[in-house]
Amino acid sequence: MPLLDGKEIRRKLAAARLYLCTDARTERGDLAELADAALAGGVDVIQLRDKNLEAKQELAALEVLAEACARHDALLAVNDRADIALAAGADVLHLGQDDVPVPWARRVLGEDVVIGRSTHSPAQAEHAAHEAGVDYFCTGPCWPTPTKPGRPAAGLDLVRFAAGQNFERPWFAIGGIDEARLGDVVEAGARRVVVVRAITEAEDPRAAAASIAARLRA
Ligand SMILES: Cc1ncc(COP(=O)(O)OP(=O)(O)O)c(N)n1
Ligand SMILES: Cc1nc(C(=O)O)sc1CCOP(=O)(O)O
Ligand SMILES: [Mg+2]
Repeated sequence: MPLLDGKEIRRKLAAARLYLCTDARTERGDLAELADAALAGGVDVIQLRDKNLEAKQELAALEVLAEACARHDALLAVNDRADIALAAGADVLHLGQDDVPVPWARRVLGEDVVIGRSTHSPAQAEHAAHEAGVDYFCTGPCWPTPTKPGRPAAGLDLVRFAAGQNFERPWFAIGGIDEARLGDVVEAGARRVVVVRAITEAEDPRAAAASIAARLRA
């Protein structure tokens, strides 16, 4: 069970502007430092996205992130696996189009944990905006990205589509977004973004997060 109740998690999600996905930084051994820097800079949600971990390693990395989120009053997200989200006491589970169906994840998690969906076309975005059990969705990739090889870019047209629909559910643009491209994403209508490399590969992750967060909140 997450520490917060579902109402509070959803309130924080609605206010969120900047969402970070990071791997466990196993080789660098600096996950806690990265998380503290990113969260101090203004990241609102942090997701562990690391496809190379066994469940035990994933839970250990999530413990590190959970402590950082508690220090900074931020939301903790798990990728793909409802069982891991439950065991970690995460606030958020993120599911892609090929992951377990939302009703299955809800059976494991109950109602408090927020569930997000990836979308790559207007039809998927429209569906995720109304699908039962879904709380937010992402549109992307805005640009081709080495972080998600083989996923063709949906481009900014998908951001423009989502922005034009006035969906009630929060949604985030994702994929290839960095400080240089942020203006284009915002101009296309996004108010929330997800990034990976723009923070994880930044020389100064706190400054990178602070700059992106300030522009999204302006
Ligand atoms: C916040 C957020 N948005 C999108 C994704 C991508 O999910 P998915 O399409 O399932 O791809 P993987 O990340 O699982 O490779 C995400 N993880 N988080
Ligand atoms: C994990 C992921 N999902 C995407 C989607 O479109 O659903 S794009 C993406 C990778 C984003 O990484 P970066 O910020 O380094 O480009
Ligand atoms: Mg997935």
